[in-house]
Amino acid sequence: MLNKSIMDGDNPDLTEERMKGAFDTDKMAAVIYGSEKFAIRRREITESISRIPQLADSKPFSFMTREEKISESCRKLSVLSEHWNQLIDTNNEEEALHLYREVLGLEGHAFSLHETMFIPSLVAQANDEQQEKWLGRAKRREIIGCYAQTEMGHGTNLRALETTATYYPSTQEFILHTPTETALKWWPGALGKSSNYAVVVADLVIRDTHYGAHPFMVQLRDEKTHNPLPGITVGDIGPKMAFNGADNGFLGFNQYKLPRDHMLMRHSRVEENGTYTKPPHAKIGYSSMVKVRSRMAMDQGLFMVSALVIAVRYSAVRRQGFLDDKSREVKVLDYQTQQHRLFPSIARAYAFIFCGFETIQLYDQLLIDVKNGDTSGMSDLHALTSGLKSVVTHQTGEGIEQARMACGGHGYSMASYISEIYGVAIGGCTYEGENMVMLLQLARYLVKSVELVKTGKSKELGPMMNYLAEPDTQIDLTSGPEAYVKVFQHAARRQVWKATDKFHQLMESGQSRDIAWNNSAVELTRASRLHTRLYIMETFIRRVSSISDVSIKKVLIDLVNVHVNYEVLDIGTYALEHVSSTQLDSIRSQLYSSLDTLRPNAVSLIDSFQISDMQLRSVLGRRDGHVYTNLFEWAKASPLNQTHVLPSVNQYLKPMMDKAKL
Ligand SMILES: CCCCC/C=C\C/C=C\C/C=C\C/C=C\CCCC(=O)SCCNC(=O)CCNC(=O)[C@H](O)C(C)(C)COP(=O)(O)OP(=O)(O)OC[C@H]1O[C@@H](n2cnc3c(N)ncnc32)[C@H](O)[C@@H]1OP(=O)(O)O
Ligand SMILES: Cc1cc2nc3c(=O)[nH]c(=O)nc-3n(C[C@H](O)[C@H](O)[C@H](O)COP(=O)(O)OP(=O)(O)OC[C@H]3O[C@@H](n4cnc5c(N)ncnc54)[C@H](O)[C@@H]3O)c2cc1C
Repeated sequence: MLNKSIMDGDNPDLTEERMKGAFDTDKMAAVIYGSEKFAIRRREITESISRIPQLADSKPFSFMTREEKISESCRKLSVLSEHWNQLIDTNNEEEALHLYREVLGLEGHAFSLHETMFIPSLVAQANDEQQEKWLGRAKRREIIGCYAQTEMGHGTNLRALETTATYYPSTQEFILHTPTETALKWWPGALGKSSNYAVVVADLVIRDTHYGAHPFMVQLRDEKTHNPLPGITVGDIGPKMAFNGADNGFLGFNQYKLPRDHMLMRHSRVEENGTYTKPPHAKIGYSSMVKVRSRMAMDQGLFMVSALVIAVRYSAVRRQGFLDDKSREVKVLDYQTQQHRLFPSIARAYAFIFCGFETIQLYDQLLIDVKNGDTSGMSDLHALTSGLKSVVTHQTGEGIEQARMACGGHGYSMASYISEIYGVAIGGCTYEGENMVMLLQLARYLVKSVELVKTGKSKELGPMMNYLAEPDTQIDLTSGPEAYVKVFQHAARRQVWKATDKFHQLMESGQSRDIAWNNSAVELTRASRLHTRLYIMETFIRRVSSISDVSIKKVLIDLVNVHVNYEVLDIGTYALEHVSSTQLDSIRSQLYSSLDTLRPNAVSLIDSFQISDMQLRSVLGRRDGHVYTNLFEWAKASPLNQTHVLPSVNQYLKPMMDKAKL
């Protein structure tokens, strides 16, 4: 069987789609997840979880209050703790994240930041002695940690953080203090109620000199009672747009004493006498952010996939209207508009995940290099991940919203669960660096690159930047996807140079650097987006070219064709400088025919992600495709339907109607 999701008793419309798939979904899963070994491990973990009934949701998540969600995820975490070692290799981060996604979903939980930022901060920032002391405890989950950096008044501008950590050589202690209301830590995930420790980022002060943001390991709560320690004010910041299973929190310090060895000292040090040693690279303390940003293409790709699994499956069973055959309504997936709405997002999701694997590996390599004293790769990865997190989160938001609309009315119901996926995913436009701000970080790097070219130093260009020095050439669009890469290179190069020239001209006209930068900022962010989209396209094509399995490669080339045609049309206004409007018309025709070519494989392409029903939490997107029965069952389970007459009817509506009758 090529599509491994086929099961007896499934909706025949979905089974028909799965029979049509021209490739083996297990083999595709191995490509998606980087190796056959990990794809198999994912399935094994999912299977083992399904054999532990206590790990199932005790009732549909959408009917739970916030308090119930938090309690439910804690209950499951305690069950998990009994099974951890038999379910996963605890040293394997990808296995751990898969387990979390399966059992706890995406609404957040007590360990949301423990694995993703707290432990990585200790790994990257704590010295060997400190790791000896805390890392084992954190990994064994004896303690729960989070990453407390953002303050009520400042998130983006880290240099303006107000929380101070002042060192006193006389006592060999730091005093952590929150001088104002705006200095309260605000937003850190799992801080409010769950964590008893935090990596706190504070402005290091020694003898009135401010050394800027540094990480500190801080105990927040008593390990026996879980009560906040004296000098600590901590709590939950309240409900959010989504992600409400997590207790994002606030935190204040009132002259809180911290021993000297609680500053994380792998890179910068404070000696007993107060002598400060600066780190080998000024931004090395930002590594936990780079770590998360390097994961975001993968994680956002998976958010988008979840919405697409729901929308594509639903579109294959939803019948509405007629095409040629007037005796039976068609699957809405047969409409060109529906395909145009969904298939380019499928292509992007594959592309994001392939990029994600690349950036995760780059971060792991950087960690090794930095440990060996080589910080030279930091700027490159910072620039790359800054652009990538911005483009990917924005396009994921767009893709999920299209998936919702593609499900018509039922997409708007929590039964689809798409609104929750959307709400969680778009948090990524803000967290780990607001998107515009991060695009401007990449722009700094692009401007510097142009300056290198202008001054004859092209040899010093970083990876991916050589195209900035190349001349425009004639583009032959019939030469395959590489030609589309050329279109993107031309468009990105032109925009990067244009924005840089504007910036330089404004400075030459007398504007200060900062004002000139601000007056060029929109053009600069456009340059960053084009550059990043070029990287995504190149990575996608490179990955697909490296595949040897013929049937897998064939369908992925179809997907690449959807991608390159769609992307070039999407940047039409920039491409027009290099491609004629007649050529754009022919790209349009190619896009429509590539949608048609992809159509028979659409369901298999999204099934290949092997996202379980448990993880998906969508009534509309379940593997069995029995949408209408499942929907009715779900609605009947609504708490409002547990009684025929609600108390509010007896209390208000009935007396009102009775009164009107008199
Ligand atoms: C991760 C999820 C995995 C789990 C998946 C499963 C399910 C997912 C479900 C839900 C998700 C669950 C959990 C995760 C949820 C949320 C986590 C969110 C956590 C946070 O949300 S946590 C706070 C993040 N908060 C920020 O993100 C603040 C942004 N703000 C900054 O980041 C800085 O403020 C900046 C950079 C804007 C300015 O900083 P600054 O003022 O100090 O910089 P400055 O202007 O002085 O210098 C500039 C020179 O530094 C270089 N430079 C800068 N940064 C560098 C770096 N990192 N490496 C190398 N070079 C760097 C530049 O390239 C330039 O270089 P040059 O000068 O050469 O151009
Ligand atoms: C779901 C979620 C989880 C989070 N988890 C954590 C966590 O675990 N730990 C933690 O420490 N923090 C966390 N945060 C906080 C998050 O990192 C910050 O909110 C984020 O970095 C953005 O900063 P800000 O809120 O200060 O936005 P602001 O910087 O105030 O952004 C407001 C507007 O100002 C613009 N702007 C700001 N500066 C510039 C500039 N220099 N140039 C141009 N425009 C600019 C932005 O583009 C934006 O349009 C979380 C946030 C969310 C939403």
